[in-house]
Amino acid sequence: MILLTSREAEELDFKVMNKWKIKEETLMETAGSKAVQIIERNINLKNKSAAVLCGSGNNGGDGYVAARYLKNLCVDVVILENGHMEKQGQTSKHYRQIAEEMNIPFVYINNEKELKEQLFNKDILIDALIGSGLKKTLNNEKIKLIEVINEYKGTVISLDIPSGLSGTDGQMKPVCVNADYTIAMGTLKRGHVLYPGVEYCGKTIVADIGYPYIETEKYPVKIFTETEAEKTVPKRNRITHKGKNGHIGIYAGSYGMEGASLLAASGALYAGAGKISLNVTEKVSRSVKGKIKEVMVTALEDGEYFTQKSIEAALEKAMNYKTIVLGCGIGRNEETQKFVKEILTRYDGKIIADADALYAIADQHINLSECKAKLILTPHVGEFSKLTGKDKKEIERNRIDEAIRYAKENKVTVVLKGFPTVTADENGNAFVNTTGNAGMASGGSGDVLSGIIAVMNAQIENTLYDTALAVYMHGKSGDILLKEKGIGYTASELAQTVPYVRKMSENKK
Ligand SMILES: NC(=O)C1=CN([C@@H]2O[C@H](COP(=O)(O)OP(=O)(O)OC[C@H]3O[C@@H](n4cnc5c(N)ncnc54)[C@H](O)[C@@H]3O)[C@@H](O)[C@H]2O)[C@@H](O)CC1
Ligand SMILES: [K+]
Repeated sequence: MILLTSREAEELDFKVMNKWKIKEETLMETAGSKAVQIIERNINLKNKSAAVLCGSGNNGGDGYVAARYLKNLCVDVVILENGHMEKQGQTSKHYRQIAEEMNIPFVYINNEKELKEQLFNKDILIDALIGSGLKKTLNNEKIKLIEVINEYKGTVISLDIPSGLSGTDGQMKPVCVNADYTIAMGTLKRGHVLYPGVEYCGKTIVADIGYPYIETEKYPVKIFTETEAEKTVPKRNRITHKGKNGHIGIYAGSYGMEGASLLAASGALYAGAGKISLNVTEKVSRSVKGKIKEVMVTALEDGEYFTQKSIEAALEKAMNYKTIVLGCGIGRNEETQKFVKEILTRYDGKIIADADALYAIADQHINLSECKAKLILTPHVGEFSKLTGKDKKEIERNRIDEAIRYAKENKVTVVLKGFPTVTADENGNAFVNTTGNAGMASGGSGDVLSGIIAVMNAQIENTLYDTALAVYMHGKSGDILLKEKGIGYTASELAQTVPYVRKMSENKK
């Protein structure tokens, strides 16, 4: 499902009206009527009273249409208006007139006190004040109205997007309606899924208003939905064998951080790897050997961490693997970083570079475009800041575009972890993930993800989809655990839950 900025949403409306000749009237009629269908499915409207707050833009136009359908359902409706109504477009005016002719009462709201009076005793407020046409920051009058809405105890349903919320960056300008439901018209906007916007939308439901699919699918940023997961999940046929399901090579762990290597291996194991080889140093191997029976452990060199001494052995072993995980818990010694550099520049398969490997890339100034390997980098915001030299806040403000920019510039796939995780590829396409929860912010969770990414990339053949699927599965495992156990579930449990998620997606195929 596509995810748009407000500007893209405006551009899409323009294309749909001018290229596809679907009239604005049709779009607005569909938007308002679909909104009421959705409301009816979610709320009992019997004997209810509702106020529809309309602004002067097309969001208000959707509101007039919704008011008509609510009235048809015998809801006691009043239309409240605020804004420069004289600037209203023809289509909104047209639907306003119909509502007037139906004898729906209209009240112009001059200030917050009047709004408060009108909302008293109303069960429902439909917020059609401002949609994706929000410009800059709200004026004082609108701020005060929104504050009244946020004190109101009834059910608030925002049309398209909560008024005051930016569809582009998910920021409040500087306040926004705190909705119980948001009915997104035609498509999701970034503001619906980015933080803090997502916290103000309540339950977000997309109303299909008839945008032609071939026009919408061209947009490069999408949400990785359950449907995508079902389509992407690798299907295994009966006559398969372990050699077909991907031999995963993991180069991870150092003395004191042995667990990271085991967690990456568990991620790969439970995601369904054919074979897993864990490459470590002698000292690490003593504590990891035998911990996971299915994993083959090799000590590449003596000592506590990787150095250039084992580079030839490491590269020789790498010839056997379908994908490689590099970096979890390997430490940041200069010699280890040189080991990472050699692998990245000489190996020509697919590498999932995580954690300390990302530090090596930054500290050793590794030029990614000179790497032979096809790279998937999995930074969290701190590691991404190290890679890009950008401030963490700046990255967070624009995590989707930052991930895309880096992926394109360096010709790599990036998984920018956090809320929400963004998987971007070198062609400028990206998937935003909406599974996962705060319980996953614990040590080892990233190591598990690296293992899952390695397996999906070994079993399917489209790096962006494979990687986004792995991110989806990892988050979904967390969601299952949050529901069943609550915060405090472990990274090992995250890995162990992956087969259930895989099964859920497979069964629906
Ligand atoms: N063809 C279309 O254009 C369609 C539009 N649709 C609806 O129309 C909306 C977009 O319509 P518009 O582009 O007319 O814009 P909006 O109606 O979202 O917003 C414009 C209104 O908000 C006011 N406003 C904007 N920023 C403000 C600020 N900082 N302080 C105070 N007032 C501010 C403007 O003065 C204007 O009255 C969508 O969100 C959706 O609900 C849907 O009906 C689908 C079709
Ligand atoms: K709105």
